[in-house]
Amino acid sequence: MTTTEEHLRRTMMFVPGNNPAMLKDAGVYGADSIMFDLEDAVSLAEKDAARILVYEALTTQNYGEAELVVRINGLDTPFWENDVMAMVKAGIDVIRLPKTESAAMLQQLEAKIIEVEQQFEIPVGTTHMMAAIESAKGVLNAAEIAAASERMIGIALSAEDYTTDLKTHRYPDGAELEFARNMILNAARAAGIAAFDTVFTNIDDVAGFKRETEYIHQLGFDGKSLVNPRQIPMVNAVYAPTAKEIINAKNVLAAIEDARIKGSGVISMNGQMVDRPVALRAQRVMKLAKASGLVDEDGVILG
Ligand SMILES: CC(=O)SCCNC(=O)CCNC(=O)[C@H](O)C(C)(C)COP(=O)(O)OP(=O)(O)OC[C@H]1O[C@@H](n2cnc3c(N)ncnc32)[C@H](O)[C@@H]1OP(=O)(O)O
Ligand SMILES: O=C([O-])CC(=O)C(=O)O
Ligand SMILES: [Mg+2]
Repeated sequence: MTTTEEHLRRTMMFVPGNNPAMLKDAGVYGADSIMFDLEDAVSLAEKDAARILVYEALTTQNYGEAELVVRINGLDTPFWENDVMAMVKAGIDVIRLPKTESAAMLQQLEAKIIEVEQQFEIPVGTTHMMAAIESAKGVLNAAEIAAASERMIGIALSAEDYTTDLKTHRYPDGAELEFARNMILNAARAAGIAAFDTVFTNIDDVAGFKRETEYIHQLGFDGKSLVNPRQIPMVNAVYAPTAKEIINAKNVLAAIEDARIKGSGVISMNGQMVDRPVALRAQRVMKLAKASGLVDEDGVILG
């Protein structure tokens, strides 16, 4: 797919780069973004094999409309430059840098991406970047990380490494992540890019996953990193607007259209002024409603 501002990113599913069966079927589950992993899901002995497998998958499989992301190895490893070379050559949409602590790290990554784009005659700027923030230092630098480059599409909290760095672990109520979540969300929004919440690794704890997803949806995150396809429909259900929200959004958009036809600058709906934030929220509700199969292409409510 072509990465655009409008792309919904509710679900970004990790797919271990060393697992041919998972690589082959990763497109069938309907994730908004598929994230091929060359980093922590892959043992040191398998780094080269996984890179070759992911390259092969990217150049032969059809992943439909999904945005294609790869988590490369960290800048402190001997693998990352070969990862960038292969993934840019394969035409990946987004490179996710793990364990990002500064804008300088993204600038180092970008310099390598430019080199490879030029080498393979790919227009410079085609490959997007995102950053995973996994340490206290990264959280404190979230604003500069989010604004590091025009190529940035988002930043993500990576709570497994982050809680280790904080000398704690993950608790059901998530209190240990409150500061990082708010920092990351605000940094992303200030830079005009997406914010992703972290993985939830206890796949069978459905109630815990739902509670965490509802919480990060309330905060304003675009979506979550996922480890298992069973988590995709659960996130989509939380992000699906209610019937009441859809009707309200349609009324807002109709009022705007009505005012446009009448040439009126100020828009009111049932005595309430409709301003720009209200209109933007209505547009996002309709986009989520379409993606959730609740309205058709023209915004007509289905079922
Ligand atoms: C802290 C971090 O860095 S997290 C990021 C790194 N970790 C990862 O990438 C792990 C990704 N997840 C996985 O490998 C797996 O989901 C596991 C090992 C956790 C659980 O695997 P399973 O027990 O097989 O899960 P489950 O029974 O739900 O699998 C159902 C189907 O989905 C497939 N599947 C499971 N997870 C994934 C995935 N992440 N991507 C693609 N397919 C997957 C399975 O192969 C299985 O397919 P099949 O029905 O054709 O056999
Ligand atoms: O990005 C994620 O959510 C997974 C990860 O690496 C972490 O939590 O350390
Ligand atoms: Mg990590």
